[in-house]
Amino acid sequence: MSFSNLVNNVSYRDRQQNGDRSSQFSHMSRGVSYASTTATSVSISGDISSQLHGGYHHPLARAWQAERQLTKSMLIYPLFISDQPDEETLIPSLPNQHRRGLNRLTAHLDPLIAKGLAAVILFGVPINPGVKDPHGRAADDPRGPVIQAIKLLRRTYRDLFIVADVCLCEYTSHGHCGILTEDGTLHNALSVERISDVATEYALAGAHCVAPSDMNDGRIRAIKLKLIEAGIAHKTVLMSYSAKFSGCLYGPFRDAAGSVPSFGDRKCYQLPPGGRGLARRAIVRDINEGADIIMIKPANQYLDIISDAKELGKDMPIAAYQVSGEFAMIHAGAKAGVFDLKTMAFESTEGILRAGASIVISYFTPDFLDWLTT
Ligand SMILES: NCc1[nH]cc(CCC(=O)O)c1CC(=O)O
Ligand SMILES: [Zn+2]
Ligand SMILES: [Zn+2]
Repeated sequence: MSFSNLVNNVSYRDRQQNGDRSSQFSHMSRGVSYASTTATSVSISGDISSQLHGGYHHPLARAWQAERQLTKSMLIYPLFISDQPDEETLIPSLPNQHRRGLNRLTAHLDPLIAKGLAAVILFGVPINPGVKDPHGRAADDPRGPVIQAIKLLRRTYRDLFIVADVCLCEYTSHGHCGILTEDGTLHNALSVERISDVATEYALAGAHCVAPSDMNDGRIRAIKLKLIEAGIAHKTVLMSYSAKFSGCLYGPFRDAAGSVPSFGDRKCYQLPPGGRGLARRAIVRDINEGADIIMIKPANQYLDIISDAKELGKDMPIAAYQVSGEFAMIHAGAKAGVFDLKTMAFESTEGILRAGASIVISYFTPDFLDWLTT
């Protein structure tokens, strides 16, 4: 450590302890006089505030600069559950991710649980022809993939936290996230009624958390009321996809889940990418309707919204979903030699934590379980 750094460290510590600007100047002059009594040629300009390097030259000191460090307990791993019990299909656009049937789940999860996997989020993927209808009736079929997977995971893994994504788009014949009116727009009241029924069935089946991703207005309140009515509100976390932006980052997911809309797009019920004010209103609305966790999605393109969520919901856990397109993009960049995969996986996640999230839904979860020690 150089002499000038030493002087600066002393002053910086004193400054922090005294905590006010006026004392900064007296310490500065003390630093200068200390330097002048020693026989070195170091010259001190007098502006100690320009010196930052001394605080982060060691890896531990670097780590201390972050408000929060990524740990295994912050990660939620997305799983695509097929209704074909023996299926195990690699999803071409989503590197290393599979669609799996019930009979393939525990063989995949056992080693991850052993490495510290703490939480999963389930997406049902009906493959059977004829399962989809305009109302998404299969979403809460008691023999369907999600309810069966919830029960299997609850009885197999005592400590695993199970989140059920709640939406209709995987189950509707038209591929939209609700029930439609004749003109092809979402029927809000019918959609909310159906979504809140599905959420309650998932919670009754044993999901620790239900996470509606449909974006219909008023669904958080409706789900909360039904959970209360069903007597399970005290043991069900309600995580709202509050600010879900319509963009081009969900493509690989729609491949995986078979949920590409058969006509139109989701622009009427997902936020416009520039809509920061709308996102803030949605976050406040969902907090007031009874959400327990606020989620932002996608993550890296919307760090300002994550930080807004942390400000607006300062007493709530904030989650961010690093979505399929972000994950695929990082893989593509690494493959093209633009950066190292692991370094970017960490850097992108650190950005999400820095913005204010303390929960990250990530397809990198199995990798992080290898890379992290805690
Ligand atoms: N309601 C569907 C849903 N739930 C989660 C995602 C995206 C997740 C991802 O891209 O990884 C989507 C896709 C969409 O809105 O089309
Ligand atoms: Zn949907
Ligand atoms: Zn619409």
